[in-house]
Amino acid sequence: MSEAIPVSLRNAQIYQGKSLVLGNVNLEVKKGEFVYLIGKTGTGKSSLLKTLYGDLLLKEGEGDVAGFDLKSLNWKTVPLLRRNLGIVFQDFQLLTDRNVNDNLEFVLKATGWSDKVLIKEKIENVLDKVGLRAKGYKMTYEMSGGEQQRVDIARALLNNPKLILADEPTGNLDPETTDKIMQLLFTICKDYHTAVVMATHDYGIIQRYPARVVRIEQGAVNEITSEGML
Ligand SMILES: Nc1ncnc2c1ncn2[C@@H]1O[C@H](COP(=O)(O)OP(=O)(O)OP(=O)(O)O)[C@@H](O)[C@H]1O
Repeated sequence: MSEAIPVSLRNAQIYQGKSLVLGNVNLEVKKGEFVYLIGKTGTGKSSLLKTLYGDLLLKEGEGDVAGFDLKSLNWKTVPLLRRNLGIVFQDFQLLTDRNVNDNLEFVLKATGWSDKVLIKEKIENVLDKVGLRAKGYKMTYEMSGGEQQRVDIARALLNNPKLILADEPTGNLDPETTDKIMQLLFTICKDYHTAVVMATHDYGIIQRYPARVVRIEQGAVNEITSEGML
């Protein structure tokens, strides 16, 4: 499988425990593509994203993500897969007892970085990309929701991912901050050819920032146009 294709699912069956959540998922996401994942609550958007980052293991069907075969993932290879992805959550999931630099350093060290100079350079580089260069010494709890989401995105960029998976990344943000985060995600997608798969309930976002839309309904994944959303 070519690493040029960040996501390829073929007849994938996605289970939560013993319950089949999605049957026969076929989905391909190309390099630098932005894809929205929509669907009513409980239809399986998060389950699909969890499958892509190895939190739910794929038992039936075939799948490749960032060059990793989902069928053969195990506890040893899941961390390797995650090093090739950026994952962004609604609730940021930052460490609140340390500042921004330390949050980012923690991830770099956990993913094998040891050279202090390179670590410092990398942190400056990702903070620059998200417009937070001067905020490295702030404690994360002192930051606004929008700033915390930028730190979350900076963290997702640390290992130069070819794919960002974002689960409701603007779910906790006001409309103005939401727009800034969307502009940032689209800039990253365009400038670094990073594919983005983003689950959202917010159709207004899709209208303001049009891209490919995939809808989950009745246990299946369907390609639709943004006009067919409502
Ligand atoms: N940890 C779990 N154990 C068992 N079932 C689960 C678990 N997480 C989710 N489910 C079930 O899987 C189905 C899909 O849930 P999922 O969270 O993927 O949907 P979603 O579309 O992301 O929902 P939402 O939009 O509310 O976040 C639901 O029926 C849910 O109850």
